[in-house]
Amino acid sequence: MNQNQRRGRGWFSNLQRSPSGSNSESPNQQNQGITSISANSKGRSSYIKRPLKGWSSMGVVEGSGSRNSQDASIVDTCDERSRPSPMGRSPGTTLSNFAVRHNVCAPVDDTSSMPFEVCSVTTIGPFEIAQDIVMLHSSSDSSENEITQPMKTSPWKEYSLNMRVKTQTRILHHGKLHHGQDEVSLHESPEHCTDRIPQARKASPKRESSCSDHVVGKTQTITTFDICPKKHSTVVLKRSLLETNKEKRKDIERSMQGHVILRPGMVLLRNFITHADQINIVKKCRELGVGHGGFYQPGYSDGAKLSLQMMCLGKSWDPQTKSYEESRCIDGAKPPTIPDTFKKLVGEAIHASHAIIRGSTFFSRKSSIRNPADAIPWMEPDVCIVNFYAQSGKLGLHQDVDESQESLKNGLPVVSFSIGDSAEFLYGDDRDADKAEKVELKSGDVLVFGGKSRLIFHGVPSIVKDSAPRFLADEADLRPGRLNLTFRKY
Ligand SMILES: O=C(O)CCC(=O)C(=O)O
Ligand SMILES: [Fe+2]
Repeated sequence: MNQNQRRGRGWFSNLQRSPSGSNSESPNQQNQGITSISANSKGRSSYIKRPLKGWSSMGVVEGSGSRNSQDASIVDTCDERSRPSPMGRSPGTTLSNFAVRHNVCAPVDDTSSMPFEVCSVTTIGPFEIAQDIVMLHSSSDSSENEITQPMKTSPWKEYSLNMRVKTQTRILHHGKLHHGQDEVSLHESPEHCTDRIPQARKASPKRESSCSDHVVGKTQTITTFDICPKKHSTVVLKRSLLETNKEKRKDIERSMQGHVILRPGMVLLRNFITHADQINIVKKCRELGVGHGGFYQPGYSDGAKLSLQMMCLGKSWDPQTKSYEESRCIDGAKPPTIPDTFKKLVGEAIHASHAIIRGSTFFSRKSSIRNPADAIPWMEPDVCIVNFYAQSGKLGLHQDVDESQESLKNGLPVVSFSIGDSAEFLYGDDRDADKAEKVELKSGDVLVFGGKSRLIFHGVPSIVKDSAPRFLADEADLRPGRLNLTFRKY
């Protein structure tokens, strides 16, 4: 895996939804010369074959990372934090015309001076997005591989729009669409595009290398997010004994389901965190979360936001720079330290995962693993990223690769606590939601992934609404949603 492929948790952001939910297309955007989109034999990528007549590539590459390899376009999408393009924030736009805008909407006199040789649209997973583009650009020059029908009906669509500049592929945009509900709207008319030409022709911005470059002396005032807002009503309805017992029974059943080795180096400890500890964690996160360096909605310098609230403990991780810093880029706040009680639980979880491995078939005489710590090395965290997902929150498939080379090389595990509503959790070797395994992470579960699984792709496509155990709302005021803490060693 090269350096470029190893950078950063890639996140999906919410894309703007069109108010009408329709793909509006202005007449002069139809049939403008993108002739076909085809899939390669693996069905993973599709290409826009020629630029539009009279219009040339604009090369709007804001927020994209340049790549050294032409092949990088598919694989590397994973380590770009996906973000809506600046286009995504223009009202009344459609996805299809996003492609138009990026690839073909700037008028030029001399097409031979076009800086871009090829444009591609990479779809990861289902092809509906490519089909959308085909539909909207009404292909005339169809190839046999042309995508005319959605191949899958999976609810998720992921895509990247890439532009190849000489030998480099730039990712213009990466995103994820929710089929049926979220109509993405990224259309912008060519007239608008021309306004952007001078800016678009500037050299592509370099990724900021450090927080100080990124902030350039400016700080923002951050409004912290309260994960446990006080209830409006002072009347607290007591739960019936029946309901309480039902929850306890469910809890016992769950703990009896036991712990699972999901794959070598990856252990799920079901219901590992006691109710009392869950409540303490929520309360502590709430206390830290409303203070300096507390929860905020992270994002990028272009204004795009992640679909969650985040607080860092120990060191501050920044989505824009994809690096850990001693203080937070946006406001200079020093992250709170990781409470000792949290660290103790992390240690217990790693011990428990060793016990599971020791007793498992993975750890047999035939196995090359002689010591469970070879499968999941010991780790004392100095960083914790605390995420709070509202019920609509999500996080795209990504790898956690911003920790030190030492930490990654040794496969020091990520230890992840889940509290509150359950999450659908995807994991696998590729950044491909269709190929990924799925497991539901419930309140109290701890997931440990290290060793051979340290660099798995993982993500949270959705939160299971109203699945949190009642005691969290009753006794800790946790709002609907999911609290997740991932501990790492930088
Ligand atoms: O919420 C989760 O379970 C995963 C969080 C995660 O992958 C991350 O914060 O890097
Ligand atoms: Fe992660």
